[in-house]
Amino acid sequence: GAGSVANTPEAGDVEYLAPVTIGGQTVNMDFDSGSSDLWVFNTQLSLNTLSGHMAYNPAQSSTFQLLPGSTFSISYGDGSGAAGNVGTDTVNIGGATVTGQAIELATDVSTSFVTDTQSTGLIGLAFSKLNTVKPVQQKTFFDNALATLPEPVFTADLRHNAAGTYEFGAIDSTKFSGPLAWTPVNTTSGFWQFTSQAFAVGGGAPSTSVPGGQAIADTGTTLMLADQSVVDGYYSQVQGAVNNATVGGVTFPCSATLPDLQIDVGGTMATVRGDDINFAPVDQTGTTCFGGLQATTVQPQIYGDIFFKSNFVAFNGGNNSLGVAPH
Ligand SMILES: N[C@H]1[C@H](O)[C@@H](Sc2ccccc2)[C@@H]2OC[C@H]1O2
Repeated sequence: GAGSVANTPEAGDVEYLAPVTIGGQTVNMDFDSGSSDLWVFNTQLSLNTLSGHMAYNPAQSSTFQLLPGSTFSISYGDGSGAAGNVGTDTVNIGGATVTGQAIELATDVSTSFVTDTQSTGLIGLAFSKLNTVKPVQQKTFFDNALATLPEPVFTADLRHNAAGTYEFGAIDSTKFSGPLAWTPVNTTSGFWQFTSQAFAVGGGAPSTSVPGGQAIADTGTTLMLADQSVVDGYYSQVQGAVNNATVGGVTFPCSATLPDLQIDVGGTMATVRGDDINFAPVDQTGTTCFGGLQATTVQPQIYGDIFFKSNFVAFNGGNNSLGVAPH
């Protein structure tokens, strides 16, 4: 059946967590459409590492089974990572249930995960070809659920500083306005990748030559990382915007009025609200603010939570497509 859970932004919309029940134990996890491993903080970790975290205890689950000899090791785009061993258990997300889901039990996690005490781990929702379990690669929750979901979809409804929804198996049309614009996904990279080769600022004339012209939809990335041409084009319209090497990206006066960004998603222009591009102050006085739109020199571009806060996104695993509409 279908499943729906509320998601909650951590402070500053840095990441979005939602409850996942594993072997009867409910923990909050970071839903990540940019990776394909489901791994958890668990009772194998040291008490220091576990301090402040919820943890999954396989010994307390009557349905847990170890996968002898299986291991995982994952490194993320931001340099963080986790590694450990693997078992299976029943996973229930708001009613959508998978038995025999690979549960990756971290025995080693990087610092940024240890300090992020609200998160018990990640649930990867990209394509299973990116899963890191060896010797036998495992499937994502969504892949395992596909056959039993009423519709082969999951949706992301992420909000600024407010509860949103992750839903499996149904598209709730009360969550967005207008029709969903569908675009084919190129699954070769293992990401939810689509063509994005044009942008416009504040309703101005579109520029249609973004180098590479590809992007991925990544709920696990906080910001929106676009080609330099998009970033330069956008911030050229923001008074006082500077590239602030000390801070590590573009900043502008917090008092600036930010224009909306129109960005191509498979041939349809989606809007990212200017308000959502004002990400956070970098100083105590709230004078200088950090942009939610920043440059990436690698491809594809990465449309993270800044994009999702303005756009409801449906991920269709039946025909490998993305549906986007304003919300
Ligand atoms: N898909 C993303 C992933 O979810 C995060 S992993 C992560 C790290 C620390 C804190 C929370 C999450 C990392 O940043 C971008 C890319 O890799």
